[in-house]
Amino acid sequence: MRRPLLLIYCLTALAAGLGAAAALLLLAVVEAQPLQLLSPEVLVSTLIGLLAGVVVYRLAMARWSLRSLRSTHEAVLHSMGDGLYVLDATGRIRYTNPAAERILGFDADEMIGRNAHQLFHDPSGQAHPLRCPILEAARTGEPYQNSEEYFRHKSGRAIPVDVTATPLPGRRGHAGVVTLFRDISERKRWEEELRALNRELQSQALQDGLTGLANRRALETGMQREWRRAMRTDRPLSVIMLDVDKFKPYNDHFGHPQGDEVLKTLARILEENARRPGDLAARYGGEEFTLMLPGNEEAGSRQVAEEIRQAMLDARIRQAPSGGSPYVTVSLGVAVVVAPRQHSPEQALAAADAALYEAKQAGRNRVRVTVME
Ligand SMILES: Nc1nc2c(ncn2[C@@H]2O[C@H](COP(=O)(O)OP(=O)(O)OP(=O)(O)O)[C@@H](O)[C@H]2O)c(=O)[nH]1
Repeated sequence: MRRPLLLIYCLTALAAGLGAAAALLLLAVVEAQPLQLLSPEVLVSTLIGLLAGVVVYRLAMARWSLRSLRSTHEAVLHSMGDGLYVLDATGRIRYTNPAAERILGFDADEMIGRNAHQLFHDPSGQAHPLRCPILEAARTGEPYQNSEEYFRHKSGRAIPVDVTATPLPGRRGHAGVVTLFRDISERKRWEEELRALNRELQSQALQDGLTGLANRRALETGMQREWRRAMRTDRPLSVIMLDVDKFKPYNDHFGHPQGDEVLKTLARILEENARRPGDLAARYGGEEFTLMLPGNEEAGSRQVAEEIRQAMLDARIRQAPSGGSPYVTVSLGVAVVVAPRQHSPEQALAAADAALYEAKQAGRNRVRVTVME
């Protein structure tokens, strides 16, 4: 106890004791009876007065401490950014702080006495107080924590919250539960934005921006994967490499944006021809594309390459006057890897590129196939 309080404490007790003695003396005077100052009656009554003073003082102090403790608690609860509510053992709300009102959209009056689970904590929409994990905490005495749960705002909107429920000890078992919750909408929004950004970055890292096909990096990763599978299963694998014929004259004549449209058309044709799971169409770079066909042997690969060549011709994209043909065409080189164990993906790409060069040399708009035993 601090010094001034000790002084007040002593003075009050002394005053009460002296008061009691004075009262006794006064009584003696009024009744005209002889009374000695140090008689046992005066001493006993002074002592009783002193004790009474001590009791009264201590009660007053306890009351004062209680009141100041309560106002401190109130100030803390009111200044909290997190929502807080107290449930009794039946799940009825006994107290809510202002943050709980703000987050949930209900006034305290609308919440006090109501069943919290039915009012705002029932994400399934099927009120069932027994299933409420928060109320379970009151029943079992085990604290409950969930970093992502949903409460319902008065308007019906779901609010993601981080919840902690702490059981309140009672005389018999648990008297209820104190629930602290934080609105994590902002965090969720931020997480979602981050996920979208990651998806975007991932697709940018593996996708060609112009055509939407896999880019060279994705092709290399895909080839490594399919190569391992082909070796495991001892199955063939083909790589087609293709290139737009006389694309420079086309660009020069019609302009680069129009040239981009040609590349997009070719990309769609390749996608249409990547029919089986594992087939992978990619833009290798510039006006060069690849199509990987796991499991394909020579006849099948040649047929796919021919279909692509024909589809490009059928698109009937007018070529530039100096392009040497009425419509835009493509040349294709095919490498059929019969024994993937004997070769690497890089060797297959180089062989397909060499076959493409041959197709160009032979007059363009044609397919050349090389088989890697
Ligand atoms: N529009 C457009 N053109 C591109 C793109 N990437 C590469 N090119 C063009 O493709 C042309 C390729 O020209 P060359 O390598 O000389 O080949 P080519 O004229 O097609 O002749 P051959 O391949 O021998 O038939 C160049 O003019 C490049 O500018 C692109 O993304 N968009």
